[in-house]
Amino acid sequence: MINLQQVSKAFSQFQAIKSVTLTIHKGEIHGIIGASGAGKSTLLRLMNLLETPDEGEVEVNGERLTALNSKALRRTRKSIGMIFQHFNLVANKTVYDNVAVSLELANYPKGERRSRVVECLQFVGLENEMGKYPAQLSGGQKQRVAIARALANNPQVLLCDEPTSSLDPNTTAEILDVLGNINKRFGVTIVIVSHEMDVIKSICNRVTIMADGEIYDTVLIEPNGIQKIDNRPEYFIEQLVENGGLGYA
Ligand SMILES: Nc1ncnc2c1ncn2[C@@H]1O[C@H](COP(=O)(O)OP(=O)(O)OP(=O)(O)O)[C@@H](O)[C@H]1O
Repeated sequence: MINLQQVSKAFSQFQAIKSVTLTIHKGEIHGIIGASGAGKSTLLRLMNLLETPDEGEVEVNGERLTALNSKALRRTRKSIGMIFQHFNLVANKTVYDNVAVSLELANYPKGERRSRVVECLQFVGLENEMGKYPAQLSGGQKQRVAIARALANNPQVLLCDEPTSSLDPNTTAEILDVLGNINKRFGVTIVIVSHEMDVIKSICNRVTIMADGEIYDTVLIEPNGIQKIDNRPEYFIEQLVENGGLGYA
């Protein structure tokens, strides 16, 4: 579904991503974990070319994004939704309009927009909050609006950059539940960047461990198999192996 082939990205002299090759399979929930500064967000943003790679190829759903012109890239991006740690809602637009705007931008048929917005807000349980503004919502509700907005164009892939890092544990569980339902009901492939092992453990099928701009390893997660996490990836992998909760992917 997503193929990164020897992708590299530098910011000035700093090599943030170093020739990374990674495949995300269709229908999986794939975690990316690692210490702060390891390159997780940059890797995620390379998957929809929010960051342009200096070298290498990015392919999503059979289309080589790195070979597309900007018009074709805009079209293809409709099939890739994204949510963020700080929600990125438009403050002076209502819940309804925050979702509707993504349909407008994608030229979704005008006559079908209203029912699609309502459908997406119902899916995330916010159909009664459509007239509110982001400032009137809790963090969890804001993230639900962002999820509804990302869902509106029927994406095949949902990229999630620390989607629960601003939320308390209960709200985190609710949002992970929503993401799990999206994966199950609509078959959406999900990639989640997180530094929280509990998040990865509760929802992901496979996890890629990053360190210093490189992939340290990609492992399978099995239910209740992983108990500990440490910022040092070598320690992390030892814990994974010791707990026996993984198979090599
Ligand atoms: N736009 C940018 N300009 C300059 N440096 C950047 C930029 N984006 C990222 N970096 C640097 O690249 C490195 C990787 O950043 P990235 O945000 O991908 O890491 P991360 O693993 O997601 O970290 P965190 O968990 O702290 O968000 C960091 O050292 C960061 O400072």
